Amino acid sequence: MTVLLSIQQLSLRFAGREILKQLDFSLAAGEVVSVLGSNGAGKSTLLKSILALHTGADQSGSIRIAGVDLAQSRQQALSQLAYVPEQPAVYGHLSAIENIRYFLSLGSISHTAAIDSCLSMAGLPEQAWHRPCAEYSKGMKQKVMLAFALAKQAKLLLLDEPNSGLDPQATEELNQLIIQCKARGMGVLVVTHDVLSAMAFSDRLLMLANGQLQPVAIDQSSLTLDSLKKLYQGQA
Ligand SMILES: Nc1ncnc2c1ncn2[C@@H]1O[C@H](COP(=O)(O)OP(=O)(O)OP(=O)(O)O)[C@@H](O)[C@H]1O
Repeated sequence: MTVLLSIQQLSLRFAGREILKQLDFSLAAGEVVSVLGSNGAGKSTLLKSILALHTGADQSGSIRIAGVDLAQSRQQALSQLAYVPEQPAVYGHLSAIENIRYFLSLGSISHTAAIDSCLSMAGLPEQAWHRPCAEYSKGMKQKVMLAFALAKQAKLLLLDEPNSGLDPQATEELNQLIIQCKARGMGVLVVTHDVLSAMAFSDRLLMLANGQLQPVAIDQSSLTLDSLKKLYQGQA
């Protein structure tokens, strides 16, 4: 089993307030893990730790991405992953192809996949490839970022709230794409409030509460808003 993300004893405080508490976690190649949790539980904070974005925060513990220590070899570690934020960040005046070419040019990425085949796999209609991304819907911009992840040949994919703002058709397409990424051997870590989608594509569901990750089991047949509320409150 190839471990693509290994987090050990990660603790993080903002202004003395502990958000993550000696958190341990690992994710293998070909595995999809979804992290659920109440608003403010620390899910985005966890993603930002993996992205080495907490400059002023008081953080301890270790994070290894595809075996590379993030604190010791930041650029090399980050080159192994791709991140798709809740609001996909693409340049509006550039086309899908131009965006991906530009993003690839920023990193010293030696092995890249053909951009057009990645856009096809991401499911972006070919007639949109050369249009400025300012004309794209949120789902289309997400596909550009996912195609970039494929072109970059990222081993680890981080998705923050990927289904928010997507209609059921776009949600289904995204869920299928996550399953395809898994089939290609990528490790995928998803932060989400969309429990139904998480159940559809995840190998494991975890709840972030009190600064730690705990496995949760959800019975789809008895899924109600009330049962979910109890699960989030730790009463299930
Ligand atoms: N840069 C920061 N400085 C201080 N406090 C912060 C900072 N970023 C986040 N926090 C606090 O850390 C806690 C966790 O925030 P975070 O955004 O990680 O939660 P979340 O689980 O992603 O929430 P949501 O589901 O609402 O997106 C919150 O109390 C938030 O106010």
